[in-house]
Amino acid sequence: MSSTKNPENLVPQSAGLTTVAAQAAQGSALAGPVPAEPTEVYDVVVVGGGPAGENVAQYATQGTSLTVALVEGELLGGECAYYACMPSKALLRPLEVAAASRNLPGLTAAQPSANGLLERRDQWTSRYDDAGQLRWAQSLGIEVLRGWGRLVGERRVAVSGPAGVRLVEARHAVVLATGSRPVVPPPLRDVAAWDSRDVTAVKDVPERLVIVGGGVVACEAATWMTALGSKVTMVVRGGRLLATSEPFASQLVEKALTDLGVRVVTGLQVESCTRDEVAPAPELGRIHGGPLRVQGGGGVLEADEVLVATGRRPALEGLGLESVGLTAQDVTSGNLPQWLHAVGDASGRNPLTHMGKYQARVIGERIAALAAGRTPEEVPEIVPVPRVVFTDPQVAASGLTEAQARAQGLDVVTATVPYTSAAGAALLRDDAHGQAMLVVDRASRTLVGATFVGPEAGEMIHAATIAIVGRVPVELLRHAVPAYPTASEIWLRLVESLPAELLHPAQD
Ligand SMILES: Cc1cc2nc3c(=O)[nH]c(=O)nc-3n(C[C@H](O)[C@H](O)[C@H](O)COP(=O)(O)OP(=O)(O)OC[C@H]3O[C@@H](n4cnc5c(N)ncnc54)[C@H](O)[C@@H]3O)c2cc1C
Ligand SMILES: NC(=O)c1ccc[n+]([C@@H]2O[C@H](COP(=O)([O-])OP(=O)(O)OC[C@H]3O[C@@H](n4cnc5c(N)ncnc54)[C@H](O)[C@@H]3O)[C@@H](O)[C@H]2O)c1
Repeated sequence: MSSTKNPENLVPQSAGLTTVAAQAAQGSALAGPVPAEPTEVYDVVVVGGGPAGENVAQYATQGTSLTVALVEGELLGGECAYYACMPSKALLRPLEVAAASRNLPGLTAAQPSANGLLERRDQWTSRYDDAGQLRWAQSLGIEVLRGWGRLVGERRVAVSGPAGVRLVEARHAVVLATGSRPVVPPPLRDVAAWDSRDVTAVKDVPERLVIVGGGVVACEAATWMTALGSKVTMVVRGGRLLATSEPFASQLVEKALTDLGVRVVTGLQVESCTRDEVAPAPELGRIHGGPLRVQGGGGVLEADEVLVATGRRPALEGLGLESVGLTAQDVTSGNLPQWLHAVGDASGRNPLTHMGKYQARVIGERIAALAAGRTPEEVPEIVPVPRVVFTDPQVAASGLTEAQARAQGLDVVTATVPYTSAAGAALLRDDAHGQAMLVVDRASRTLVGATFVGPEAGEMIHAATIAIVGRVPVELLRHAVPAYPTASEIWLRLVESLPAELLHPAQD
């Protein structure tokens, strides 16, 4: 039996729900006795309606007669749409355009306004209303169940909502797409520090903001919080920002942030943090109490708010894994029974929206194929991970860094050129600068990684991803002619900088 449209399903249960802590608390508070027998049966049940959950629901059922339930405890669209990618990029893009306008003679320089930026953020997060996502799901025949899901047995999911607990059964597959939650190091746990939700939903702009962490969230947030008026200090425990990027990318981003007025302190581990008054606000983006003192390395930093940006971990707590004899480790290592899958951040792999959506497409199509008795399609052995840090300059990379390639035992050669080595890149803005690098495997003469740092670098990286997936030999890349005068001519400069024996193997 498949469920009919239930009006209760259509009511968002998350109105007013804000923080990650509140999210977890709501999930457990709604737990209650589980019915003995399923009240609804679907072919596929997806727990978590972020981008990965939405995509797996779509791809498992489109073009089939399979039914799917998408269980969401908060807002359909997930972290990405309301608290992560969308608000952060809505804030960052005008800043990049304004900076470009200051460096394009002939234009009157654009001046960002704090209110205008926050209004744009609110528009791009649909003012935290998921009605549009719900319409999308309904248009595809996806049944949205509002509530918190947890496994209670093989192919069985209990969904806890205000009206009680329903037991839903999946004929073919259950997919965990519950996303991830921020990790808060012990010294910062008792001060109601901001996390990425607060900083993307910022309403109160703290005069002095300390950001702990030197990764992607930290670098992007430092950019928009400085523009909004905060005096930002970044506390980075390692030796450089964006530690998993090519070292030149770290240097260029540190210089850019410093030029904006951000203080970047590297090699400093936070040892303790105290706050005069801890007063978590009822809504996101408000300052959570009195001034703070962040201590470490014998020094003290005073702040009006502290943002913890020290990574995320898969949201697998309270999901009832033990009811089917599994642990979180089984999920992240892919050690799952055939009826159970994990996609997106919950899987513990590549916590990026586009990679979660890719995984969801692959697993969704696999579920549909198996349900129809077909053999699922093969996926390529090498699928590089593209990633873009939306600082100014942007950092865009795909595949392996040089260090990662060498650590895998590859004999690689690199080509590096200035970003402005192509007229089209230099034309983008008069302060254009940066660097581009290819990492090429000598044995196969194919690209294994690329990094571009410069204006609009994010638009340059897909060519690298295609070359890596397609295993295009570099001698063939010479014949991929970029248009003049576009920034893509950097590709020409890079390929020409490779050793002659790679470009002309026939002459060896
Ligand atoms: C500040 C910030 C900026 C980012 N910017 C980018 C970017 O520019 N580009 C990019 O590619 N990535 C970005 N990311 C990463 C991106 O947000 C995640 O990779 C992406 O959201 C993961 O999608 P997901 O569907 O796996 O999980 P999520 O988007 O986290 O969605 C999971 C959903 O599951 C729901 N849920 C959880 N548990 C349950 C349960 N038990 N029952 C029912 N529902 C449940 C949650 O309420 C949530 O809606 C950013 C992250 C942050 C923090
Ligand atoms: N533009 C984008 O695509 C984008 C933007 C933001 C976030 N994201 C995704 O979100 C994920 C989470 O971002 P993030 O910046 O929180 O994580 P991250 O892994 O990028 O960076 C974490 C930082 O915190 C530091 N750190 C970790 N533990 C610490 C501790 N105990 N004390 C002090 N410092 C500590 C690390 O050294 C690192 O500098 C990223 O992996 C990324 O995939 C992507």
